[in-house]
Amino acid sequence: MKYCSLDNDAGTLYFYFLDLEAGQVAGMMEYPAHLLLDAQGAIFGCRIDLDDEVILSQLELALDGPYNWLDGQYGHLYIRMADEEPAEVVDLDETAVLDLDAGDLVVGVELMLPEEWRTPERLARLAPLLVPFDDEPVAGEGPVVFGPPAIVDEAAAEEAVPPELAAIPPEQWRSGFVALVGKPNVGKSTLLNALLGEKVAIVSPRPQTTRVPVRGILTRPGEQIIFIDTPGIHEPDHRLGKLMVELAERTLPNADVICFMVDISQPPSKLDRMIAQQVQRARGHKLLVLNKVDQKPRQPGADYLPAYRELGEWDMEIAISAYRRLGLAALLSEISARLPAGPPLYPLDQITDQNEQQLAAEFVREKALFYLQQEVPHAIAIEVEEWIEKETATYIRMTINVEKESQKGILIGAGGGMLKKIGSAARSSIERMLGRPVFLDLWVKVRPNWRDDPSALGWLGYRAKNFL
Ligand SMILES: Nc1nc2c(ncn2[C@@H]2O[C@H](COP(=O)(O)OP(=O)(O)OP(=O)(O)O)[C@@H](O)[C@H]2O)c(=O)[nH]1
Repeated sequence: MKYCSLDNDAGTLYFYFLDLEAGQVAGMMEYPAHLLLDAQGAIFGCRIDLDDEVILSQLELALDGPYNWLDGQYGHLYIRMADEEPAEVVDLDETAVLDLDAGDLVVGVELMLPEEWRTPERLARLAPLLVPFDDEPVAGEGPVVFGPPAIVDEAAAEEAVPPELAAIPPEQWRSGFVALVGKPNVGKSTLLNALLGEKVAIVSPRPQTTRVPVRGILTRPGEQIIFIDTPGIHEPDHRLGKLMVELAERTLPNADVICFMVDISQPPSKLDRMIAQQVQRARGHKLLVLNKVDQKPRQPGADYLPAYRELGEWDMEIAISAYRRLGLAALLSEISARLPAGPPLYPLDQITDQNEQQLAAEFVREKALFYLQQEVPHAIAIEVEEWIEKETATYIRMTINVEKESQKGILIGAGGGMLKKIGSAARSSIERMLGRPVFLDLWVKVRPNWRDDPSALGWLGYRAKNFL
C-alpha cells in the first residue's frame, strides 16, 4: 500500500497502490469486504473476497506491498500493514470498490466505513500512510478524488472536443506516426495503453499477443501523435505469423519516429539484433526504449545497456517502465520534439482505429491467452456473429475458432468451466468499455489449420490490405 486517505464526508477510506493522478481510475468492481483488527481494536488492513472475474495479473500492484497477499484457495485478497493474525475480523455491510485503471489493473480500494470506525484510535495503525483527503488534487501530488468511472462520462467525452483544441488553426499543428516495434513480449501494447490512459491493445504474459497493427491516437494542444503498436517481430512458423511480421515491418518506412523497444532486464537476443538492423534502415528518428526497468536483471548485477546501445545509432535512449508508468513523460516529450509540422490526421476526439466490436473480440482473446496453456490460445481466432443493443443489455454472440478437436475440449473445459471463466472475465472488460450490461454468448468451432489456410485467414480478417 502506498498511501491511505479518509474522506469523512463520504465515509470512505481509500487504499492506494500507486501515485494516482486525477482521472486515472477508469473502472470499478465491487466485492464483500472485512476489516482486520489488532488486539487494541485498531484497523491494520482489510480482506476483500474476490471471485474469478478478477484475474491474477490485475492484482500485480495490489500484491506489491510486503504484507499483502492473495489466498488463492478462497479468493481472499489481504491488504495489510503488518504480517500478523487479526485479533478480530469485522464484516462491513457495504461492498468494497476496487478501482481499476485503463489497463484493468487494480490501483486502489475504497472501503465504506461506518462512523464508529473512523476514530483516531481505530485508524492509529494506518497513520504512517494516511495523507489528507483532497478534493482538488494536483497531478502527481498524492491522493485523488475517485470521480465517477471514465465509462460514465464516455458519451459526453465522445461528443465534446475540448474547445481549446478545436480553436487551434491547422497550420499550427504538428502530427506524425510513431511505430512501437520490437520482439514479442517486450511491452509494446502495455506502453501504448499507458501513453493513452485507455486500453486499446490487449496485453498478456505470452509472446505474439498482438496480431495486427493497432493505432492509438494521442491528441494534445497543437499536436497529434499516432502510435502504431505492431505485432512482435519473430521467426514465423505459419502464414498468420508471416503476415504478423510483414505488417510490423511495413510500418517502419512510413514512421516519423520509431521506438525500438527492448526488455532491459534481459540481454539482447538474435531477434533484437535483427530488428535493430531493420530499424536502422528506416528514415524516421530512432529512439531506443529500454522497458521493464522495474524488473531485476536476469543475472544479478548485470547491466545490459551497453549491449543494446551497440545495436545501432540512436537519436536518444530512454529507460521506462510501461507497467509502472515510469519515464513516460520524458518519452513523450522526446517524441513530441521530433514530430513534423502538419494538421491532425484523425478527428480530435478519436483514440483508436479499432471499433467496439473488434475490441470486444480482442478482450475475449486476451482472457483466453491468460487462462489457457501453451499453444491453445495462439490457435484461437474470434468472430463477432451478432451484436444487438437491447433495452437492458448489449447481446453479443461470438464464435471462438480453434484448429483441433483437442483444443476445443481444453477451451470448453470440464463442465464448460473454462469457457465460463474466460467469458465472465471478458464480459466484465466489455461492460467497462461499453458502460452498460452485456450478455456474452460464446460458441466454439473447429476450423482445421486456419492459421495456414489463406481463405480462412481472409474471412477471419487477417489480410494485409485491411491494415495498410
Ligand atoms: N515488469 C514489467 N512487465 C512489463 C512491463 N511492460 C510490460 N510488461 C509485461 O510484459 C508482458 C508482455 O507485455 P505486452 O505489452 O503484451 O508485450 P508486447 O510487446 O505488446 O507483446 P507482443 O504482442 O507479443 O508483441 C505482459 O505480461 C506485461 O504485463 C514493464 O514495464 N515492467
